[in-house]
Amino acid sequence: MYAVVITGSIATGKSTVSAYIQQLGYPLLDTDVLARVVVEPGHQGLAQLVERFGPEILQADGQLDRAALGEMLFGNPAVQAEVNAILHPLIAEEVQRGLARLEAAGEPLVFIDVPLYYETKADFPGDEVWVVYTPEAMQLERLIERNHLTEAQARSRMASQLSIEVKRTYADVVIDNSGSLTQTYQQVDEQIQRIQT
Ligand SMILES: CC(C)(COP(=O)(O)OP(=O)(O)OC[C@H]1O[C@@H](n2cnc3c(N)ncnc32)[C@H](O)[C@@H]1O)[C@@H](O)C(=O)NCCC(=O)NCCS
Ligand SMILES: Nc1ncnc2c1ncn2[C@@H]1O[C@H](COP(=O)(O)OP(=O)(O)OP(=O)(O)O)[C@@H](O)[C@H]1O
Repeated sequence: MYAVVITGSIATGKSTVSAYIQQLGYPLLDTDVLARVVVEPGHQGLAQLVERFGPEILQADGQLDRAALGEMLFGNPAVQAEVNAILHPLIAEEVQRGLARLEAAGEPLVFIDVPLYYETKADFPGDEVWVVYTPEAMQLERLIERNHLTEAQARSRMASQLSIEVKRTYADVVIDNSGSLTQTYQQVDEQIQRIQT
């Protein structure tokens, strides 16, 4: 089984590329989704976060208050490191479990969407890495628009990850998502064709 890691920085277009890949029928493990699984009520990820940060990170219904944790995490490297130390091993375990299931099912080509791949590399396997890229000015603009953030909030989220300009230099493949969606999808088609031949 060949595993392609899809990464990028916040709002550069990983989910857009991942959605297209799923539409093509390929299996995809999304660590943003798995990160939600490990903080469901009853899961040890949530219990450990509450133990460390207190019940103020919970909503009245007992679910994680994502906005509250996001406010604490983005822009505070110490909190970010603590949250990562609690959640990343649990997320990595879920990825391993997912990969084992896909391998057993005989899938030849699978994808893993890992936003923080280069920040947490040791935890996540992959045969090649695609970086979904847009210039930073466009990343900022799309992030502000999608999440309804102020420019300062958006910049603080961008600063909590490695710069996309750095990540692009590490990539095996750069998917340039600064043009139309059609142009992005075409690059994905070309790369899948390359892998399959
Ligand atoms: C802080 C949380 C609650 C904010 O939730 P929210 O719903 O607002 O955002 P969402 O989960 O959709 O993430 C949006 C994007 O933020 C960025 N991001 C998320 N977590 C982190 C982090 N620890 N460090 C840097 N950037 C991050 C990623 O680019 C991600 O795609 C949530 O992101 C979280 O639990 N993060 C810790 C787990 C993690 O590292 N997830 C990333 C996948 S490994
Ligand atoms: N080629 C494009 N043209 C115009 N808008 C786009 C394009 N690609 C993505 N977008 C928009 O930019 C925003 C960010 O894209 P997306 O959500 O795919 O990024 P992401 O990398 O998955 O972000 P995150 O790290 O936060 O999960 C979204 O609102 C999306 O609709």
